[in-house]
Amino acid sequence: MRALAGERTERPPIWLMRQAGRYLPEYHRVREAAGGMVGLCNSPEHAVEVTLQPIRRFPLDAAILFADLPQIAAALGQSLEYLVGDGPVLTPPIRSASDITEFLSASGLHEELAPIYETVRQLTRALPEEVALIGYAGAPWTVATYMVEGRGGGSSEHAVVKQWALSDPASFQPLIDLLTAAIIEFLDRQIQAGAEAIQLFESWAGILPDPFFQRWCVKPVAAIVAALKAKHPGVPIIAFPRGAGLAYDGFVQATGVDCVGLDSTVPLEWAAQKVQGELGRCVQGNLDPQLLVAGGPALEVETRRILHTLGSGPFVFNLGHGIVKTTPPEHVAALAQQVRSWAAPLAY
Ligand SMILES: Cc1c2[nH]c(c1CCC(=O)O)Cc1[nH]c(c(CCC(=O)O)c1C)Cc1[nH]c(c(CCC(=O)O)c1C)Cc1[nH]c(c(C)c1CCC(=O)O)C2
Repeated sequence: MRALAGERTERPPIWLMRQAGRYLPEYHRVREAAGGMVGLCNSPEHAVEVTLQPIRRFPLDAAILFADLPQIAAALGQSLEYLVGDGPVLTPPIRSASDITEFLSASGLHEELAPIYETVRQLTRALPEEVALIGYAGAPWTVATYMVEGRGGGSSEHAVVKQWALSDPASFQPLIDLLTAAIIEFLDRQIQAGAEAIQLFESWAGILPDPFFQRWCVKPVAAIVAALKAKHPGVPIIAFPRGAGLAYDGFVQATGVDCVGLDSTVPLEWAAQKVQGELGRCVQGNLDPQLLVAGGPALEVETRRILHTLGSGPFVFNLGHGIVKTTPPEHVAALAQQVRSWAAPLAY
């Protein structure tokens, strides 16, 4: 929490995107008991349990609410299921202005999302005091990609959503507006339930031409940040515009986020000089998840480079994208240990 507030901490805190999940054998057991992914996300008792699993195993400084990004689309009216090897599938896909009015409505939003708020409430009681609780949502553009394509896990080029968003922006705008309003309410409720910090996942930031990146990513995220800051000025917001490349710079400045998540391709020197130095803001990232699979010297050397460049802060150690399911848990333990035992040089 101090790092997110812009403080340089004696060592950087660490958590990992997708730290709960399939690389842990105990996760599979709970998912089965819950009757699959949808059941798991909608059962506070089971969702709390899998949120806590990585906290029990590793010395991590934060827990992230266990829920899934497309749940808000289900709460707006689509039906959500998970196909083996294909990730979340949303039906019917939203493909036109009339689909928006016919199939989507925010009237039952909070009723549908109530299990998630309950999970947050239970987590505030279950987590050790020194572990921060991060609530989250997908950013509007990223959620929209799943809603329009219908299926997200496959090797989509996002042709359908891009055709709509790029060639007929006027009819696409209401979908982004609906999502922006719903996400503000969703996150407001998570904060009321006890989330101490928020992360916005803009996982598909990297597929839009710049003017459309400004319109579909920067503007809605800025609106969400402004609305949440007006209500909860003390709750820090992290945003993760994966793949934004050179547009990272403008994104950080225009959205007013407290902390920016770096994907693994972002040069650390830029983050140190510009974001930590000039803007005095926190950065989070950006170890490549495949190095966590590799382990050994490759993992250790790259972790040291990240700590050396960003570790004086304000900094939160994380991956450049989510943990992959082939990750050996003992590599996560080694990483957490290395970050924990690192001490920032006294020179600053
Ligand atoms: C795009 C996105 C999704 N979900 C999420 C994102 C944003 C981050 C990113 O870009 O990876 C975010 C997410 N998904 C999940 C969490 C839980 C908390 C945590 O990080 O530990 C979080 C924060 C659980 C999950 N979400 C999903 C699983 C696997 C479900 C299973 O057990 O089969 C988990 C644990 C499924 C999911 N959910 C999603 C996809 C594309 C998939 C399929 C791909 C995959 O399986 O990794 C949508």
